[in-house]
Amino acid sequence: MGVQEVTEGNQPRVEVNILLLGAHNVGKSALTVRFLTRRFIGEYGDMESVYSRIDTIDGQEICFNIWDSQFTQVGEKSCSVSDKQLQWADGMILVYDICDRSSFDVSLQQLQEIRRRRKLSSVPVVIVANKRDLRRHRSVTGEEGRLLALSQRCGFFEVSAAETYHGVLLVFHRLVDLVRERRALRKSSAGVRGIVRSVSAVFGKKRAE
Ligand SMILES: Nc1nc2c(ncn2[C@@H]2O[C@H](COP(=O)(O)OP(=O)(O)OP(=O)(O)O)[C@@H](O)[C@H]2O)c(=O)[nH]1
Repeated sequence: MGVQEVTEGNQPRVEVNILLLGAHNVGKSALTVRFLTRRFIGEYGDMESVYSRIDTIDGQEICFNIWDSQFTQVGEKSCSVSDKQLQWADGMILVYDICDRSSFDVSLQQLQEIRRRRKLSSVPVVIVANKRDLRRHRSVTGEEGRLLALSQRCGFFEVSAAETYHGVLLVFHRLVDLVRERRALRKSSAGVRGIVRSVSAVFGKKRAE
């Protein structure tokens, strides 16, 4: 599913579907709730849901649809991301906990799985290293996170859902920027393909005459 434009009056609104992935307990719900309500409430239960929030960025209305997923491990290595989730998402936020090395390993596995099943280049991903406030217990360095993001062509942020709203806001806004860039690129390459088709239709005909 691509980014959709909804027109209300004269104002086109862009809809962006964002999927949050990552191991158990890394703070997917905490980041979602922080973004939606500006609050950190501490306990989040384990309900999987899709939430919406409308924001204006650079004069354009953006409707964020956010799917806070539940992590389920299938087998030893593979981390399940459903077909429905893969098709639904315009962009993904992949979260790990800087104090939990196994959650970092899970993010790498999930990235590989996404790349295998849906070309990574076609879906923007932002990696989020969460729980920065607990950095004295850190088991994953910032450098490791940055390198992973660089090698997989993803955005990267280290944040604390517990401490700040602003860092979390930047994550969601950056992902929307990436989704919009991708969309513009697709449009322009579709335009070029159209021109190439028209030109070859004209010249193809001439040659046939
Ligand atoms: N100190 C600290 N704790 C956090 C932070 N973010 C989340 N937590 C805590 O980590 C625990 C798990 O947070 P959740 O948001 O439920 O994690 P989740 O990834 O949604 O977990 P699942 O739904 O089980 O997959 C909760 O006790 C949160 O309060 C953070 O930035 N700092």
